[in-house]
Amino acid sequence: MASAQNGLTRIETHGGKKKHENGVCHDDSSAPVRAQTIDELHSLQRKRSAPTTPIKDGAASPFAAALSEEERQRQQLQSISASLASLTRETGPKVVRGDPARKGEAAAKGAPSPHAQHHHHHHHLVTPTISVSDSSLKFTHVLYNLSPAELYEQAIKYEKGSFITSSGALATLSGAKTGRSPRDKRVVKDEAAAQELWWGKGSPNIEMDEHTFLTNRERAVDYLNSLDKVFVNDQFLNWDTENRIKVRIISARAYHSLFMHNMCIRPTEEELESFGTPDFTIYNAGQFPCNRYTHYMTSSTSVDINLARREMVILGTQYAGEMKKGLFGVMHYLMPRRGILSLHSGCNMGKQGDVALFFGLSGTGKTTLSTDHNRLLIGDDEHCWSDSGVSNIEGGCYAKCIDLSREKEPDIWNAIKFGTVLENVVFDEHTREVDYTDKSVTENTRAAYPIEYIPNAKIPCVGPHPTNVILLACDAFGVLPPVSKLNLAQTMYHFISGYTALVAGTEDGIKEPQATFSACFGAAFIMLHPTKYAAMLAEKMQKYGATGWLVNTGWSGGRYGVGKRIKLPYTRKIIDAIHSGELLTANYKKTEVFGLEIPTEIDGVPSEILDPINTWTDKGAYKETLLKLAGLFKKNFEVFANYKIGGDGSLTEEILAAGPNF
Ligand SMILES: Nc1ncnc2c1ncn2[C@@H]1O[C@H](COP(=O)(O)OP(=O)(O)OP(=O)(O)O)[C@@H](O)[C@H]1O
Ligand SMILES: O=C([O-])CC(=O)C(=O)O
Ligand SMILES: [Ca+2]
Ligand SMILES: [Mn+2]
Repeated sequence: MASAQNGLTRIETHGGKKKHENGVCHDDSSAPVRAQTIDELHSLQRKRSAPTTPIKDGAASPFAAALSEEERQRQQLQSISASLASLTRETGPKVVRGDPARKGEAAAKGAPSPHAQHHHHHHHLVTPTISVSDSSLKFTHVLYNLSPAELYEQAIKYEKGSFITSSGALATLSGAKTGRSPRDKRVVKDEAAAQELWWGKGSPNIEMDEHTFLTNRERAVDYLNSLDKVFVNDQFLNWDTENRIKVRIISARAYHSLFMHNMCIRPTEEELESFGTPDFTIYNAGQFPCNRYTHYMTSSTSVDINLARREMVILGTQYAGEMKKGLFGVMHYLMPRRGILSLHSGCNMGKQGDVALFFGLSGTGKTTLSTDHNRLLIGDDEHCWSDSGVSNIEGGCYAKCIDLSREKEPDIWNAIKFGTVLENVVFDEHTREVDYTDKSVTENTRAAYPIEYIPNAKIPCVGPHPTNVILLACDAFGVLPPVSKLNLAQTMYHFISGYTALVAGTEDGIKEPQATFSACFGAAFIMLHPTKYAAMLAEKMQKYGATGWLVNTGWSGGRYGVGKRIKLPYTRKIIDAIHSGELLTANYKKTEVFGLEIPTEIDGVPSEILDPINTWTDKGAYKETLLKLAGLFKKNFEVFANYKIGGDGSLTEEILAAGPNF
């Protein structure tokens, strides 16, 4: 290997095969990089994206209506500029595409600069007229439908509290609010809304007038336009393509953009090409508070919906769930007008095509129980039931993460990877391993991931008419049976009641489990009177022969503090028995007070837990607690007693009689 030269030993790195000429030393044997400068090298690294609009055979048919990529981008910017326009000023805003931090970068490549357009715009700055304000001098950069990788970089560079966890998820903080703010959700009460929507006691719709909405809208728009850049997502809701809604989300944080990227349906390039004007627009200025001097504002948070304008404004909360559930509210208005029932439910399908719906309030198990390794996941939280079957409204799932374990919820665990947003979790600062038991930031820690991260997701997320309708209640009193079979009237009674013991955290300000009634298992999201949805559900269940079930995923062996939450594996066995049809043919007995039909045996579940009285050591306390809960049900239902459900007065009577009797 070494040869003697001038008496010194020379080390050769090429095994002596290659001769060095002129004594020049080469660092490497491979071909040199094809760049003269570092900038050029960097410009080589990124290939220009294929245009979002595939150029359709332009040469072959010169008269085709296909737009050039440039023209399409111009129209897109014009549409976004229209979205962001002030309602009081004639000019502005000036929007340009791209990341302000990457100005001029593309020049080295010699390719046509994607910023050419923006240099052109800046040209106007040289000759401003005296009357323009400072705000009309600036440009707002639009980061349009960025990819998860791009959004990661934006979050990590610019948003404090954003980190990559050991599994690749993006951990972030939602700020001071770690749950929704239902007391700050307002809906514009114009003439039509006054007629159509549910107002008054029990309604989630707190009124505001059009003028106040516009004041808040202007505040949000001005805030967004004052920024260097905003994120814009154009996406869809509802996998039923005939009833699909186009939504645009304008936000200030990469966190919000990635969250909605995951939660809404992601358009294909072709679909984006013909996106046009959105059906609904969200202005998320969550970092900026509302003005307490503004009429109706009772805090610095306001989430405002204007159905006529098809707009939502968010001020004073960065909790991303507001966007998800705000749009759900809009669907609860739009869909019933088309005879389609919108549902706060999870949904999955067996290999035989049997569909189950899982209703329940926050934390009762919709996501956990619809994510089932033996079944196809249609969706975890928001669905539509139309004449052609069920469809998921969303393109992603939003799982609670507190105490998440790989063993108990493997599919959710594995979905927490690159692309997933992890809200408000605590992790090791070095290893970046998440500690799912840590509640330091909040109990309502969450993961938002695209539905295809669940291996057995059913894509497209649609299915036939449901066979089983499972009502989940997390009963902190520990007196409801783990499972009961319901007749139609009972199903309606419990659907309208919407009982659970709210699990801490999802709604801002609630710290401990407490009994809650929320009509249709989602009173916070419905827009019409609960009986409207109930009538539709009764009609559909009857028409398609679905069976109702009440499943208690809450306490057994005593109330909260004494007993324990029913073990998840037992609940899964119960759900399996519903899916398989085993429970349809089981032996039943009827409980006192609630009059519920409970099975005496289920494969894999200890029989003694099926009747809760067996699990309580203090039988007197059981009876007392049972009557207490029954009393709460009765009192809650009083407000519904005067309403007729559907066209049939007899169903109303039956439903009233289907409640507790004591
Ligand atoms: N027996 C049980 N059945 C179902 N879930 C259980 C049970 N025991 C504990 N849990 C836990 O309860 C939580 C249920 O939360 P899940 O995310 O499914 O709520 P959700 O109904 O989807 O609510 P949201 O509408 O807020 O998303 C999970 O953290 C799950 O691990
Ligand atoms: O909306 C949220 O924040 C979480 C959720 O799914 C619910 O509360 O039903
Ligand atoms: Ca959920
Ligand atoms: Mn939900």
